[in-house]
Amino acid sequence: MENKPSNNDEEILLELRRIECRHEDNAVVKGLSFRVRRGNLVCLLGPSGCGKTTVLRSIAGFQPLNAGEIVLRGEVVSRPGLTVPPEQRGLGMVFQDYALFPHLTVYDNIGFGLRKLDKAQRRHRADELLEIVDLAGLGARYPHELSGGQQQRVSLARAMAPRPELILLDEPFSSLDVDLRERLGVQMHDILKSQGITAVLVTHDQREAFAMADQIGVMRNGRVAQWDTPYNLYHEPADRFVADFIGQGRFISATLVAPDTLKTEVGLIKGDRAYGWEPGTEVDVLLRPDDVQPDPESELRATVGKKAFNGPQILYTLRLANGTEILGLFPSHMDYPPGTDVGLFIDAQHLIAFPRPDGTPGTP
Ligand SMILES: Nc1ncnc2c1ncn2[C@@H]1O[C@H](COP(=O)(O)OP(=O)(O)OP(=O)(O)O)[C@@H](O)[C@H]1O
Repeated sequence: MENKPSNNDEEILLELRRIECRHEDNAVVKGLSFRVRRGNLVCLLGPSGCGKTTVLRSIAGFQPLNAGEIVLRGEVVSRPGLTVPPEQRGLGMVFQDYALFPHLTVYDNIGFGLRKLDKAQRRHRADELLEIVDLAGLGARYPHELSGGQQQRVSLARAMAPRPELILLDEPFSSLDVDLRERLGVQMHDILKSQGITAVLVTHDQREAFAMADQIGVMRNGRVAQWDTPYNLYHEPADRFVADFIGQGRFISATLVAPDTLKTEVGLIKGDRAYGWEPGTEVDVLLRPDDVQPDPESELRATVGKKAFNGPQILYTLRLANGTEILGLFPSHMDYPPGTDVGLFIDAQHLIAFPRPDGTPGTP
């Protein structure tokens, strides 16, 4: 039967098959598909309004489908005309605003979904979870007596309490400051992995996504633009949108002079792969900040524009002689004021290039 998993698919816990969601007449999720293996942490990442939350709500059972289906543990839980209610899906959820009950202690917040257990069992499970999320001893506190990061770990403990196989996280760290976000992302990743829990995370923050996810679906306008590992999204973006959205960098113009060599505004660059375009094809090449290294002796010169200090490194905006701006990541002892003339060495092997829309047409 179509909806039953084949033997090969037993590892698939969740599958979205060409789902479509509308808000009034507006299709905000359009033919979106992906599969999540048991134990994997996946993330939907994309700019505000691209439909991430709508997808998560459809998995949770809060958002009906206009087309397609959602299969959970081999059973169809959503299709047009059928939406199995959230409480029957056996999922845990963690939201952006913690959503802890302010008038309940940490113990009672965690125990909230464990009403089938008696008081002693609830306390035992809550202690176990507080240990896992590294908050042992704080069970008697109220949410306002905890930091934001601690509250979010209580939310995770509460979501994990009934032992769900799948946890959904909606922008779980967005109200925390940037450093804490990344740290908590790594902690949550480790906790979920150690417990063998599968999770779907939604965020617009790529650092959060990179810290937590095994696979990331980059969303644009209700569709997945690329579904891949964080490494591949960064190094092998499928299109210009993904290349722009993931990581930092600037496009510079270039001409393909050999299958693996580009003549660029910063000299000849030889990459580690061959392109299938015709020689002479005009392309745009993405230069990441770590491709641009300082070299005082170099003939390639630039003028320091803006700078952003981030501890061990400084991110410089560098203006080339022809006015093109690129980014360079220098060790932080190379501290130059704006206006300084610096020499550059381009150390790029992974060349990400896209034919220029108005350039010679080519087939990648
Ligand atoms: N209840 C609703 N009624 C009408 N339109 C809605 C509703 N909820 C969301 N939308 C619209 O659907 C689109 C997708 O919204 P969604 O919340 O899924 O995006 P998102 O990617 O999660 O954005 P954000 O990162 O800002 O939360 C947006 O254009 C939004 O305005």
